[in-house]
Amino acid sequence: MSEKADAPTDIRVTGDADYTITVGRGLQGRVADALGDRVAKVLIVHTPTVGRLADELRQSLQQRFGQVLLAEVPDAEAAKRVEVAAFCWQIMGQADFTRTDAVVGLGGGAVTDLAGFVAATWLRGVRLVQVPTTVLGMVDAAVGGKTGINTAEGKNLVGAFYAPHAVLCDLDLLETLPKNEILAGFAEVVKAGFIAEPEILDIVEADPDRATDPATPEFRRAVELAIAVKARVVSEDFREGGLREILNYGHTLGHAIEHAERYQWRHGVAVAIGMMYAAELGRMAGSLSDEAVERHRRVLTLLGLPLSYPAGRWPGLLATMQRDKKARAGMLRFIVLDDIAKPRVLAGVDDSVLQFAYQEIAS
Ligand SMILES: NC(=O)c1ccc[n+]([C@@H]2O[C@H](COP(=O)([O-])OP(=O)(O)OC[C@H]3O[C@@H](n4cnc5c(N)ncnc54)[C@H](O)[C@@H]3O)[C@@H](O)[C@H]2O)c1
Ligand SMILES: O=C(O)C(=O)C[C@@H](O)[C@H](O)[C@H](O)COP(=O)(O)O
Ligand SMILES: [Zn+2]
Repeated sequence: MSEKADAPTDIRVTGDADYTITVGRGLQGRVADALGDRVAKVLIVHTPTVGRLADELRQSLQQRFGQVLLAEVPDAEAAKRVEVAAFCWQIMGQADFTRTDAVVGLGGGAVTDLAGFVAATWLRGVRLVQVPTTVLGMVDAAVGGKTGINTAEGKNLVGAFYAPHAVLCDLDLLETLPKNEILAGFAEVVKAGFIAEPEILDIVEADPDRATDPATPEFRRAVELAIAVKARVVSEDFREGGLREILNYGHTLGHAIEHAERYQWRHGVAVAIGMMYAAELGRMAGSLSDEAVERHRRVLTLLGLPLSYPAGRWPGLLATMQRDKKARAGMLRFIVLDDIAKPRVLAGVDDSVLQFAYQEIAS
């Protein structure tokens, strides 16, 4: 069998949310079935980068549904703004969208976050099918039911937990994705490796080029393992009462860096630095070994991801981190590791220790 001819894999999310994430190739013909019979109108939310794909999808869905509309939104983080959500709501309002209509999110994580938020809020919730077109969307953003937009004060500050009806991860859609985007997405893939699934780290360490080439079985294995980690966690704790916080590994500092960079950096790139910081913090304030910290450095370096951030930025980052969603009563909480695949919450650390750990990654 050729490397491209594998059958689709279904990964189930259960519990408060109940849906299937399908990973495979040539899945575009499945979007109509994923939407289901009761749907009359469909809004496809997409960016210009996947405009041709959106047109093709519209044409195929038009054979089955009464009306299929496109909402072309700005690229990347510029999509995650309330004005853009309002633009989508306007299209739905003018087309008389009802509760039996549906939204398709077609694009990277920024689009699926926005599309999810629009679906969650329109009439307090209409059906949502996510069709991620980036690695990051496939392994993380589109698959777990966290939706949201940014505000001037910070990342993802407005949003909703809202389960998709289905998620289709069509690996063929990655053919046009630039290598730097694949690598940024791999930050979230290896995050799943660090917090729960060391086999992912083995795959990257064995051959980073094959691991990050969407045509290889190694890539598919790493992606499916990462999705399975997310599905397991989300099945147990959809609304982030506790366990789900582990998916935030590297994000406390990562989100602050994205804010400091005015959302011009890719999420995965910022999270890579955030994970290196979390590893140093785990060593200083917890029990993470030098070897495990070194493994972070090695894996992230193999992926060409950055490990450091300028020394002088610490005061601003610390102020932004106070708005992190994991903070309680003004006290910062981080996800750290006691060992690879042994995550836990670290709370109440002295600012001096936080700063000391930052010095280890400061450039
Ligand atoms: N909801 C969640 O649980 C969750 C999880 C992780 C990340 N996120 C969010 O996801 C976002 C990051 O997602 P991302 O890394 O996919 O970034 P992105 O959505 O900005 O996409 C990255 C770039 O790739 C382009 N692109 C997308 N698909 C393409 C394709 N097939 N071919 C060519 N170009 C393509 C996009 O237009 C964009 O320029 C952030 O906003 C982050 O906060 C959310
Ligand atoms: O699914 C989750 O839960 C995550 O934390 C996954 C993260 O990769 C993702 O970036 C998420 O959007 C961050 O959530 P936030 O609640 O910290 O905004
Ligand atoms: Zn993330």
